[in-house]
Amino acid sequence: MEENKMAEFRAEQKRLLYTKNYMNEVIAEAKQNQGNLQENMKQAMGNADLLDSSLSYINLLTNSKFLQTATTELNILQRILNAPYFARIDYQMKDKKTKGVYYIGKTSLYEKETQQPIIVDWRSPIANVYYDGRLGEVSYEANDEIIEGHLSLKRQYKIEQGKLIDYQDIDLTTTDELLQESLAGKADQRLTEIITTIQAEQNEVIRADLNRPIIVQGAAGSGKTTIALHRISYFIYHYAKYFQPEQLMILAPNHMFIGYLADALPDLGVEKIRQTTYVDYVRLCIGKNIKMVKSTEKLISLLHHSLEKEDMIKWLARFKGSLTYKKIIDNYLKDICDNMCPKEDFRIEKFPLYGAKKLRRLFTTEYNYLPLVKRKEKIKGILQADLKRKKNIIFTKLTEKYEAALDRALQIKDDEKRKERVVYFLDTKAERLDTVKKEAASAVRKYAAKMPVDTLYGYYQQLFASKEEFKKYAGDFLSEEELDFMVDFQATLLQEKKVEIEDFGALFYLQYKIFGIDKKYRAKNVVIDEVQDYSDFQLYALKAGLETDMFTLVGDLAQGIHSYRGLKNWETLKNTVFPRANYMTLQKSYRTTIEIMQMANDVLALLDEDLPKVKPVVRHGEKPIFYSFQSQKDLAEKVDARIQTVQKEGYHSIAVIGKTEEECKKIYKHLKKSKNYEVQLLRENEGLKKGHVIIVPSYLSKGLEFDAVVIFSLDEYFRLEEIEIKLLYVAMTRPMHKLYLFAKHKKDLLLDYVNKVNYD
Ligand SMILES: Nc1ncnc2c1ncn2[C@@H]1O[C@H](COP(=O)(O)OP(=O)(O)OP(=O)(O)O)[C@@H](O)[C@H]1O
Repeated sequence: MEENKMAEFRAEQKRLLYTKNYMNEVIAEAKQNQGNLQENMKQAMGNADLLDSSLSYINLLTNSKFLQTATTELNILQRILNAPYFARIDYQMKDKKTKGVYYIGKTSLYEKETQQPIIVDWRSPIANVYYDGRLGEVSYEANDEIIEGHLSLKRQYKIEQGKLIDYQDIDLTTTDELLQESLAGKADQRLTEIITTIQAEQNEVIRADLNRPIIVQGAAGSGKTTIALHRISYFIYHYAKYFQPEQLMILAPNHMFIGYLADALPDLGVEKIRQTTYVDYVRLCIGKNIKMVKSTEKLISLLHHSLEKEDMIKWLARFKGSLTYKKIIDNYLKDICDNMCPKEDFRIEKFPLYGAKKLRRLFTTEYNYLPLVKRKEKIKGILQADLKRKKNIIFTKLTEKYEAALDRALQIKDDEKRKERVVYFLDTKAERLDTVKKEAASAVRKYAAKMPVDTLYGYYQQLFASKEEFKKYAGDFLSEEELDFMVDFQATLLQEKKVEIEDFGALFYLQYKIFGIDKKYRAKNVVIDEVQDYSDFQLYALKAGLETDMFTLVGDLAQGIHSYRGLKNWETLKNTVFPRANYMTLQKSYRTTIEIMQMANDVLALLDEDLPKVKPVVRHGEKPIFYSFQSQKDLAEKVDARIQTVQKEGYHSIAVIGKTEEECKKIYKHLKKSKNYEVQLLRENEGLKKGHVIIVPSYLSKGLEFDAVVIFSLDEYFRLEEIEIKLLYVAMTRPMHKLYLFAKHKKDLLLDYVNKVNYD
């Protein structure tokens, strides 16, 4: 090391030591505080039985809140002690005389006395300069103010086990070596967090206006999943006062993915967020007893071309996700509303208490911000209160009326007649009072019964009860043939007591409009990964039901393997569903090598849609290699040999991808006998087993990544059709380092269309 750098290195070592010592002091103090707080809580609990218990209770709450905060802070500090920061910037603000030196880490730490930052959080405004700024004049925004200044140094550190190993200064010419190093790592050594190497285009997405929704079209491996999670972390940092992490929600495509997310990002402070799949979430909201067809079933049938009327089935899947279907549901909702709406006066005995017109106005106008069933509850409440108030008045009125009549009767001269009238009035009075009493007890219940409510499933089934019925709502939008097909299809499905994922848009929407979405399930901010698999209607319904448009939507149309039911483009989302949204693109892929991306790009180009080519970050590797084989046994032996070689090279995260589960089972039969490694045949909703070679159908590999990937075609080849091209593209973009292709003929993997220079 040259002398200058030596001196600088020592200075940095000193700084690191100072930071660690300070952190240790803070940690010791925090532990002491934690102890005191626990002691206080014990005392408060002891006092809880005493007379001033409300005070003790408040004491208890305050202490427990402090304890929670102290514990979280302590945990973070302890976790980062081994690497308190990862970068430094030297930045001189325009109106300040001295240069500020800022060390950037996962959390912030201040010197108590001076309040000078020892570490600044990567999510703080000034840290933006590190991600966004080149050396020279740069500005950043804090509290709606633009702060201008000069960035003279950007330095990255390699700190391991609390020791400074190296540092590197970034200037205009250095390519980001740390990024290169991080991407070149193998899956088991790769940095799971990317805060050190977040790139400017990714930073823009993370920090884009937090008060607006965002839609991100990002290429395979562009960091969509990772960036979406960092955006939440950024959101939590800035809105910690207003939002609890529990009010945020991440919707992942399947359970396996949730495990994968949790593993990948332990330190972002996003663990408490609700993480679930779309299917699970919708079922939670609409009731779990509704059975559903497996969400991959249709895709598999389409791949096998085993469906009768395939075109119509695809049409219907798409139609059920459209906003036109929403219009039909809206028409239907009008009838449901009319049916539930009060029709008669509310009366007790002969007394009208509440006019039908007034009640109808309440139901349709005053309470129209509420779901129908909630409106009905409100009406019931009103009637109940009204009845309570007026019941005694009715009693008094009746009593007075009959007392007066009795008085008059008593004046009658004729004995016989007088007796008869008195008895008559006494009886009638008793009878009427009795009727009032009886009716009052059940009047509201009886009235409510005339505002009928079905189950969600019942309503949905009723929509397709007959073609005539459905035509009433859908006639303006569908041809006779389409109407016939839809009613037949839906009626059969619903008779089996099932629904498809394509129905979830309509069901969630109906649930929201009729019954409401339970408050405890209503997230305030939602992140959706793989959003290309959702339909416009599903997203519209989520937005409506959650009563917020604060969504972060990330996806890739090129990976839209469910495009028969998902998104074909972003237009409707951008223009109609989320008109306030920022739209951004991530074009660069960080996952894979240039060589692998070139081959994947050739496959992508086979699609009719005009999708932009993915730009890989400059990182070279071995070209993909094609192998042919003769028989199933031959294939298995060759793949087994490949796996072993790759493992010897030090790569331990390996996937074998076949088109469908059936294909995968065939190779699994052979590979599971291997004594050199364990294999897992991955099924929907299973988690990945660590250290296993994963055999996975192409459609389940989406979102995953591996060091090396083997794609094979044994009995099932990839056709030159949209979904199949996308499946192959998804499979090809899974590896970080190595890609091997096995087929009897090149054309089985569409390699006839791939430039020959792009593989060996
Ligand atoms: N700035 C970065 N620095 C280091 N690694 C990065 C960076 N951005 C992305 N990566 C890495 O690139 C890989 C791909 O990221 P991620 O899985 O988030 O991409 P994706 O866009 O969701 O991919 P796909 O659509 O194919 O599922 C991951 O290994 C991630 O850690």
